[in-house]
Amino acid sequence: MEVETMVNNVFSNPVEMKLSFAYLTIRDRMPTILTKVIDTIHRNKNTFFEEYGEEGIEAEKNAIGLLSKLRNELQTDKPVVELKDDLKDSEAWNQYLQRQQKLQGDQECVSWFSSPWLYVECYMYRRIHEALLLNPPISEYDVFNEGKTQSFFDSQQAVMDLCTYLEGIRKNAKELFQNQLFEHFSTLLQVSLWGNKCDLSISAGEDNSQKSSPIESLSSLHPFILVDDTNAVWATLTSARRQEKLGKTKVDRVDIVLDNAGFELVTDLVFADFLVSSGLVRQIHFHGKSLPWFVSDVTANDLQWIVRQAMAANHRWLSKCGVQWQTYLKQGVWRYHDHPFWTQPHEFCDMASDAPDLYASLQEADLVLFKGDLNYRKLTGDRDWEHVVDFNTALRGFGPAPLCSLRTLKANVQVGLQPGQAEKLTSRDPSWMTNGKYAVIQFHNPTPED
Ligand SMILES: O=P(O)(O)OC[C@H]1O[C@](O)(CO)[C@@H](O)[C@@H]1O
Repeated sequence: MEVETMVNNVFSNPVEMKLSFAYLTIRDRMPTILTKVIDTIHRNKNTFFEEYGEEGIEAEKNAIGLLSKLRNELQTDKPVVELKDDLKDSEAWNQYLQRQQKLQGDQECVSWFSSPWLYVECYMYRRIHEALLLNPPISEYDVFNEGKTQSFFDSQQAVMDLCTYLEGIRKNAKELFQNQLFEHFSTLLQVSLWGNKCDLSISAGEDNSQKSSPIESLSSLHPFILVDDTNAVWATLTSARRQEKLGKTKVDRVDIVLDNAGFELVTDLVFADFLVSSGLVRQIHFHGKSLPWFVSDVTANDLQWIVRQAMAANHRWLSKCGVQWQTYLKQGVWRYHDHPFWTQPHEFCDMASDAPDLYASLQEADLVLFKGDLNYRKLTGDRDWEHVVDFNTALRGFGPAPLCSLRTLKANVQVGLQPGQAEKLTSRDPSWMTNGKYAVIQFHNPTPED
């Protein structure tokens, strides 16, 4: 199947389009998210007054004005407009808009319901940020902060269970036999995978915290993993060949492209802690977002906040984990980056040309883990691929290092399935691609021929 024949996630057939998840997201969920953002800013009016006086009130009013205008543009399918703030990535965004207009031709303007869902959804979050940036002194206010912190508090029992499990491994991690190490690796990889269910974009901001035990629920969730490349990921970390060839006793660096704050971030930190404390990996590089994104995506503040919360917890093992995580960050065993590329609409096959510095950095990793659904949509270009197309084809040349997507399905794109697998899923559960119940652990090891 030619890539050119792949349409983005906006269907040419208006009837088909009106049934698509993309259409319903733009029509219903995105305006709901925008309305909640406006309510959040309005509810904090007094806080802004206390902190900034009349200037805070003026900023609150103007930001709400800009966001209400944005919501109207979205709901009435107005043309997408250029960004006006002076953030350093504005030019990249405005160039992208010009590229999209060229793609769509002069007959049709770039608008909310006529352009690719991936683009307009990312654009909405960047416009929310613009509305704050244009209104100092509330420019740095994170409109999604309340939801992200609440998600952590609402998942407390699951967080404590997980840290207790980690502490149980840590004390004799280096004495574990290879098979025991693999069992713990597989368990924590799956916990990180299912942590991705806890995303506030799919729930439009409603509570989506982890209520059940993350370890005990794994066996009941396992049948819902549609692609399971755990063994390939394990081999990348432990293959004797690579160690002999490189004369190394452990992998130097694993990069984790983060997704949601709250419980999902804890699952990622616990997994990263296991990789380092077990001696499998020397260094972890985390990649987060440089601005509030898709309601619950991780920013630097979210990472620092969770580490501080863990350190201060009155739960012995959670507090011990928090201290250990702070130490890893201070020592540089864990590093955090937030390149602007992650909060732009680009597909990842464009990274080498659009963000060569980021691509070069990922090339230094021995493995890159991509968390979540939005990253999967960018890995595959959010195209309407046949489900049996292999993952490498959908990546279209993106391959800085061996990579693995850990994703629960929340959008109608999925590749790398077996013949007949999608048809069986559709007959059993018609909304399997978008209800968040299914997941993939999907690995690709790039070769020079890719
Ligand atoms: O947090 P995740 O797993 O990237 O999911 C974000 C997802 O939210 C949605 O936008 C739903 O609105 C998905 O389509 C999108 O990919």
